[in-house]
Amino acid sequence: MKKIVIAIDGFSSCGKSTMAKDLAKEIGYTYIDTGAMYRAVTLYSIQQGFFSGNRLDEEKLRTSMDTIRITQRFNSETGRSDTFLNGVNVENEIRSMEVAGKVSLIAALPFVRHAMVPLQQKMGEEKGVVMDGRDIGTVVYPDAELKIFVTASPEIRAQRRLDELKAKGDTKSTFEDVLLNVKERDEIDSTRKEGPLRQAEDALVLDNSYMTIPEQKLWLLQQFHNVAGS
Ligand SMILES: Nc1ncnc2c1ncn2[C@@H]1O[C@H](COP(=O)(O)OP(=O)(O)O)[C@@H](O)[C@H]1O
Ligand SMILES: Nc1ccn([C@@H]2O[C@H](COP(=O)(O)OP(=O)(O)O)[C@@H](O)[C@H]2O)c(=O)n1
Repeated sequence: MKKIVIAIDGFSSCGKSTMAKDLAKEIGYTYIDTGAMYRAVTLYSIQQGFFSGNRLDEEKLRTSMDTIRITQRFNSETGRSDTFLNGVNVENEIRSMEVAGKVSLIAALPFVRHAMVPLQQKMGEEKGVVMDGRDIGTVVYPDAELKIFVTASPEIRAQRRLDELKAKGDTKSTFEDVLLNVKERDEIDSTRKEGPLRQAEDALVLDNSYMTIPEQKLWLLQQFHNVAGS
C-alpha cells in the first residue's frame, strides 16, 4: 500500500496526539509530535535564563538556535516517543504548566518556526508519518493526503488536560489555571502572523467533545482507509 502523510491540526488539548499515536501504532506509521519541539525550545529558553517573567530576550534565543538539538526517540517501555533536548530526555519537563504558559510566545517567533518547519518536513520526507500540530496541513505539509482538524469545547479540553496533569502528580494546577492557559494559547496560536493555527480548506473537521478515545480512533482509522485504501 502506498504510504501517505497524515496531518492532524487543531486546538490545544483536544486529543490530537492521542489519536495520532493510536493511528500510527495501528497502521505502522511514525508519529511526530511537533508541539513537543516548540515545548523543547521553550524549556531551553527557561533553563538558559532567557525569560524574565514572561518577557523573553529574543536576541539571546535567536543567537542560540544553532545550539538547540531536538530529537524524538521511541520508548519501548511506555510505547511512546520521548523528546530529547541536547541528548537529555525532557519528556516530563516539557509537559509542565510553566512550559505551557510560555510556549505560544516562543512558537510565534518567525525565526523559531523557520528552524522547526524544515526539520519537520525532513522527518516526513519518506512519508508514512502521522504528524500533529497547528500548521501541519497548511504550512509543513500542504500536500498531505489526509488532513484532520480537531476541536472540542475549551471547558472539555481544560478538564482533559487537568486530569492528565493530576494523574502525573501535579497537585497545584486548578481547572481555572488550565482553562485560562488553553484559551490564551488558542488566541496567540490563531492570531500570530507566521504559521497561524487555522483549518486547511481541504481538512476534515472532527469535534470530539462527546467522543470516547476508542470512538475517535475508529473514526480516524476509517478516514485513513478512505484515502489510502484497505
Ligand atoms: N475523546 C477523548 N475523551 C476524553 N479524553 C480524551 C479524549 N481524547 C484525548 N483525551 C485525553 O485528553 C488529554 C489531552 O489529549 P492530547 O492527545 O494530549 O491532546 P492534544 O495533543 O490535542 O493536546 C489526554 O490526557 C488524553 O488522554
Ligand atoms: N505545529 C505546531 C505545534 C505546536 N505549536 C505550538 O506549541 C504549543 C504546544 O503544542 P502542543 O501540541 O504540545 O500543545 P497541546 O495541544 O498538547 O497542549 C502550541 O500551543 C503552539 O503554540 C505550534 O505553534 N505549531
